[in-house]
Amino acid sequence: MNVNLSSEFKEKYTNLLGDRAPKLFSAIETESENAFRINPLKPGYKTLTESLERPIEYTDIGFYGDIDGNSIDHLSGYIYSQEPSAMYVAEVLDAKPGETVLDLCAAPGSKTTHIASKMASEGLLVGNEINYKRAKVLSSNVERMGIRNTVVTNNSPKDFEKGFNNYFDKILVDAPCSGEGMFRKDPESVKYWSQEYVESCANRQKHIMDSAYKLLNNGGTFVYSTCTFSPEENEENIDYFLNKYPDMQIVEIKKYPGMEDGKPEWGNDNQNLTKALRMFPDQFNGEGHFICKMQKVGTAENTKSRELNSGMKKEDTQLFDKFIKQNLQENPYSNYLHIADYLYNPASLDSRFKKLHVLRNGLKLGEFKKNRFEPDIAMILAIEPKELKIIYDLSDDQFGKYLHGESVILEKQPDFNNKWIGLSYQNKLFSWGRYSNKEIKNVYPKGLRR
Ligand SMILES: C[S@@+](CC[C@H](N)C(=O)[O-])C[C@H]1O[C@@H](n2cnc3c(N)ncnc32)[C@H](O)[C@@H]1O
Repeated sequence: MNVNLSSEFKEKYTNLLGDRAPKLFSAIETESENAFRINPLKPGYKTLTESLERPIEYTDIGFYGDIDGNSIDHLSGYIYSQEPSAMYVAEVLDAKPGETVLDLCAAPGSKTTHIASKMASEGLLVGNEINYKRAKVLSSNVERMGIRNTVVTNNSPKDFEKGFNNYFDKILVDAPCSGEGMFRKDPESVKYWSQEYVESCANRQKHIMDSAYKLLNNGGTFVYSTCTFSPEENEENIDYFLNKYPDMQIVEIKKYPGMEDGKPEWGNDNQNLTKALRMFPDQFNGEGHFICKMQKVGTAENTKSRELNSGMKKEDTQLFDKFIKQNLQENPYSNYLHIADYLYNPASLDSRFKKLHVLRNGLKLGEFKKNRFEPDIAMILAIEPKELKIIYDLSDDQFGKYLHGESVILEKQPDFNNKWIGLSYQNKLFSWGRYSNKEIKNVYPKGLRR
């Protein structure tokens, strides 16, 4: 592999690492190892085509190996591609079912989807991304993985300060950074590197951390991570933060073989930094990462409130009830949120979200059209097969054609009274199909077709 590290970069890390620096530079030149996570939110989640023979030691749901982005396992949200080091971040945050969690810099959603799989659809997870295009990718990954308890927002961290102070039990800031730890995965990014860029990233990170501090409840946990080596964006920033907020304390992170302590000598000699964690690719089978876990002292304040007005009109309730009666065994949803023509099973009914730019609040159930309700793909990706009245499992040929956008012609007239049927391939639900007159009409979203 050819990663053109600049002489300025090499000089900086030779000064910082001494004899070790050449080992780091040659590790950056080697191929990185791919990995993926499996998704416990899906039924039968370990029944996969991918081999689970090489588990990653520090997570129950991570495995080394390659995946195919066009496979049913990927399209139906059973797997998520993620490099191994990054998988430790959500494990360190350790979100639990029922907690209120914020992932402040969340796109494309590797950590959000990992956190959600630890919360088992209970509690509230807010995945926020400042960049609109990236927030849409985050939202589609949340959808693909069948996550129900997540609000996806597209805001700056500061926007949350108008209403969400002391709101969250756990916050992750997986900060925008100079990306030095990803050079071998993305050799193009080397071109943007300069010491000025590192310093501008460090400055931006301080602002994001200031917001995170305000949003964190007393007693809450804050995890800060980057995929860069630079002291400025890691130990120095943590030292700055701990000095500014004396009620924040570093918590020791368990280290597995190849993981190293944070470096006090890179952070104004603050000895607590040994409790933080570093992963360097010359020692660890993954990309370069830094993780620090902190806790705010004090007793949690109750800052939650609810507004239970779903906004559903009587006619729409009737249309939705009709859809449920025809197509589902029973109604699994108890809360609703009606926005424009769309119906959601919301992750939160807290009115404070009205002040934010919300892309998705919980599970998008579908859309009201003239005299009918049309279910959304998000609903099928989050449903259990036993909840549906009819499922049709496609053959290899039918699956290929359906992904292309073609309808499925059935040989015999099946006994389907239902218009909407769950479509699966290899027994994994991945889309709705609309049945009419011996044909399953293609309703696979255009943006997902291949
Ligand atoms: C390292 S990436 C996050 C990766 C993500 N956590 C994941 O695991 O998929 C950092 C994100 O921060 C966003 N970002 C950039 N500037 C920001 C700012 N000023 N405040 C908050 N987020 C910002 C970037 O758009 C980017 O998506």
